[in-house]
Amino acid sequence: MTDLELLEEAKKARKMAYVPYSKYKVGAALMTKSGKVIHGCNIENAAYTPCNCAERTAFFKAVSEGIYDFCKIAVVGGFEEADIDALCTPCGVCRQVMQEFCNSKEFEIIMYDGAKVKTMKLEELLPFGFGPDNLK
Ligand SMILES: O=c1ccn([C@H]2C[C@H](O)[C@@H](CO)O2)c(=O)[nH]1
Ligand SMILES: [Zn+2]
Repeated sequence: MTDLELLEEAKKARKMAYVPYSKYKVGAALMTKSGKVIHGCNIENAAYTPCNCAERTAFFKAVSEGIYDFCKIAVVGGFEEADIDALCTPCGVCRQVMQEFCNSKEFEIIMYDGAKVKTMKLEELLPFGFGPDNLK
C-alpha cells in the first residue's frame, strides 16, 4: 500500500471521530510490516482528561489484539466541517507511545496538509526519546 493510499485509510478512520468538544476530527491508519491496516479516531470526553488521540486509539486497538509489527502510520486532522487544511502532527503523548512499540529510526509518520504529503521518522519527531531500551 502506498503512503497516499494509507492517507485515504486515515481519512476513512477520521469519519468515526467522536469530538463534541473540540470539533477537531482526527483519523489514523496504522500499518503493520505484513500490510495490515488498523484504523483509529480521536475520542473525547466531557471530563476532557480522558480524551484519546486517533494515533493512540489505533496503537491500543492493535496491541490489544496482539499486533506489534508496526511499519508506519498516516494521520489526518481538521475541523468537523472543514477539510484537512493543515498538518496534524502527533502530540507528545502519542510520540511517546510510538517510542514504546516502534523502532524510531525506521517507523514513519505520514501527514497531509491538504496539498502536500510530509513523511517523518519517529526519531525526527521525538529526538533523544526515552524508551524500553533505557530500562534494559
Ligand atoms: O495528533 C493529534 C492531535 C490532536 N488530536 C485530538 C485530540 C483532541 O480530541 C483533538 C484536539 O486536540 O484532536 C489527535 O487525535 N491527534
Ligand atoms: Zn496524541
